[in-house]
Amino acid sequence: MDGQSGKTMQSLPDTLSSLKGFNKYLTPGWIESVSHILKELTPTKPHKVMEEDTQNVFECHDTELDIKVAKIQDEMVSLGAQLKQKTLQKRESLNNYLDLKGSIRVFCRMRPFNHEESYSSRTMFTLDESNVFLKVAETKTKQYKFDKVFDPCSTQGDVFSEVEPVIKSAIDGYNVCIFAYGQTGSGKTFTMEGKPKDLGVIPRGIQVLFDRASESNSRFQLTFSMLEIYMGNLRDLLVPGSKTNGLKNVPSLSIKTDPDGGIEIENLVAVTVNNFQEVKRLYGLGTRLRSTASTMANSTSSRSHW
Ligand SMILES: Nc1ncnc2c1ncn2[C@@H]1O[C@H](COP(=O)(O)OP(=O)(O)OP(=O)(O)O)[C@@H](O)[C@H]1O
Repeated sequence: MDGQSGKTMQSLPDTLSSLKGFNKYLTPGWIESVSHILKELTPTKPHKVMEEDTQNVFECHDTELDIKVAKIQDEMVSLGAQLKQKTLQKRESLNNYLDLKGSIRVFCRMRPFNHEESYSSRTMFTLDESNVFLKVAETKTKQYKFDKVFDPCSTQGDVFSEVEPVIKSAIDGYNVCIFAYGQTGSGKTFTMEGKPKDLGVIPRGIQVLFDRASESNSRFQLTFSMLEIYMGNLRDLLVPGSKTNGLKNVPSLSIKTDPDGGIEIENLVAVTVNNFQEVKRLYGLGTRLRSTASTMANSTSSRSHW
């Protein structure tokens, strides 16, 4: 062991104590790495003198070092147990929260009027966070109730904060489906994809999944698939070579139900992804193959991607 490692070992307890203040370092991966380093550093052969440089020479006796290492190892075990406990508590409260909110929720987001629409009279308005009124005639309005209504001033962050717990629960083993529904130009792409500087549900959700997976005590393998349902057919948007072969040559997929009631899409490509950038690249690839990518049915549709 050289002088530098000797110094590192001596300052390790202080370094670890100061790191405890930064919660983000206390991930299972971090604890595992430090435990591994400690194991490596635990002296198996006696070593007597460690010197940093000619000016600063200090000794570190084996027993002293052993005690320090053992103390840190104990601390790591205790931190690991604390982290496990905290993760379980977090998971439990998230699931209770979702149970209270209900397993199927419908939100309504009203987008701001565009230039043409702003000249027409106001036909739709919100009363509170759950009700939308639609003016169907001069003296008649209809009321629609939702789990949550986002008015035209709502931000991408407002929308995501309602969806985020559901996305997080996927990491706890729940099946989650989030979809946007509405006529052309109503704001589905804006809400789901957003703009590069104003990200929507999909990019924010992907980031949260990776963050949550890295904080978890379990190991995860995340895969990415992308398909479209168009004219009654299911088409894989990640089939290699489908761009050069042309869309017509991409075979239609079939849905199978397994004996447990699970749904499986036969031969759907699933690519293992390790970070946000990898998903972004695949998403861009798949988006270019969407049938709707080439039909600009509505001139106000954004079709832009994060
Ligand atoms: N909440 C919002 N705030 C500001 N602009 C919005 C909002 N929602 C939608 N828009 C704008 O309205 C236009 C139409 O939205 P968008 O393209 O998302 O509709 P869409 O439902 O995805 O349409 P299509 O089904 O044709 O793809 C876009 O220019 C988009 O930027």
